[in-house]
Amino acid sequence: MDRVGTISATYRVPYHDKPVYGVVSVPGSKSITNRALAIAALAKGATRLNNALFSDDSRILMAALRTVGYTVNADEASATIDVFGAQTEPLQQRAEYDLFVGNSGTSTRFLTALLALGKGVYRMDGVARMRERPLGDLLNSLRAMGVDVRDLLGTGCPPIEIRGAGLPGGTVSIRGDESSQFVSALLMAAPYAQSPLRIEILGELVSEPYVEMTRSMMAAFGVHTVRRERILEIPKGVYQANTTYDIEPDASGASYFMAAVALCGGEVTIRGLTRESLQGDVAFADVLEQMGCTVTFSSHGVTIARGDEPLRGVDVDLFHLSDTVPTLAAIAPFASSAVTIRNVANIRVKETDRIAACVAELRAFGVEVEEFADGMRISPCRNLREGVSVRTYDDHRMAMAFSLLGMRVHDTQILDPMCVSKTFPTYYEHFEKLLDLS
Ligand SMILES: O=C(O)C1=C[C@@H](OP(=O)(O)O)[C@@H](O)[C@H](O)C1
Ligand SMILES: C=C(OP(=O)(O)O)C(=O)O
Repeated sequence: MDRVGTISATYRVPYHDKPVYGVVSVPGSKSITNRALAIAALAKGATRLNNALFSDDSRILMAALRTVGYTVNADEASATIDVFGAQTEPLQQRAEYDLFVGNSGTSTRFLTALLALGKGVYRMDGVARMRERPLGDLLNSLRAMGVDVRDLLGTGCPPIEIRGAGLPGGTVSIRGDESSQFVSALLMAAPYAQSPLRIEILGELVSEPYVEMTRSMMAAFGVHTVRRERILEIPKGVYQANTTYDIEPDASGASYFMAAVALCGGEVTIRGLTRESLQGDVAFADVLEQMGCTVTFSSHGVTIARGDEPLRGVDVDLFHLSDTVPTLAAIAPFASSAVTIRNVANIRVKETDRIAACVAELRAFGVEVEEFADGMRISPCRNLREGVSVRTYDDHRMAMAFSLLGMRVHDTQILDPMCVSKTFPTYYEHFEKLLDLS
């Protein structure tokens, strides 16, 4: 078996048909770490982030904040980051900056609004896939306010250039169905606008719990927003730095270990992930409960268990927790009836087209899958093809999700396995530790 550290081109998934048992501590949430970095930089005073995530996505945001003049000291060994909040002061430099955002949606969207607060010229570009991921609605809202921001290829995607002159504020409208990150980005920058900002969300708001996460975190730093359905009002204000801010374990990362129990049986506790979590993806536990698992939340974490009872199929709308789609898709063939995943059209513009990718890789195992514009229906399959090399499309969630399926199908290999470094560089260590303990 290829071990972590030696894996490069492929990862041979250990075959495992016994129940899994253990307590898993997953790293800090990507979404909370990146919000905390942005808000703490704009705050007055220093903040220590505890249990911060160290991965490509958080490193990209840290590097960008440093480039524009913020002091961010990170210590990976203790999972802490010290952010010296300087409000918008570093952004008042009239210099030019080139920023690289990789394929980090949160970094790209959050920085776009944050840098509009400055006085510099900021150019931002990412990898080829980031040049296909939408940003146009956010750019349009900023332009409507009077911000000089250009999509340099005219595609509504990076690369972009912001000629900063401050954020005017006022009323803006923005589509809610493409990415909630646009709304979160405007929210976090808004207290420093010249006039109070009022955001009107047009259409349905996808991934809504992430917007509530943003509002809760802003409130933790002293800025209280008002929401009336589709209207958000943000007063002018200054974030007050906390001395420390504790980051929750990553619920999307935890979904793989929860799903391992659904697949194999056994009992696994995810330490520190409670019902009160800021992360909507904690509701993935409820999906597994519908499929026949037992779910118990306590103040210590969430425990997922499954005994002899069969894993049932399910018909679910994952509009608000769509990062868990690959996780569910990968265990779906083992359910006793079909699994239908609905209302997730926006996952076609994530790290890859996740609907097409899940459908293609499940079919490579011989699974019958019906593809919809906004989801898929996966039939049970008792004879999955062995020896499959799973393509991961430079998408961390494809690699992590299909490692689950590989536990139950001999000789499964994951191609380009280290794409997990986007959000979970130590994934295979955690995965193998769970299997070793079981
Ligand atoms: O705000 C956030 O932290 C996120 C919002 C979601 O994106 P969309 O709002 O684009 O669905 C999610 O998929 C992403 O991983 C993180
Ligand atoms: C979609 C994701 O990330 P982002 O949009 O932040 O790149 C993800 O982590 O699954």
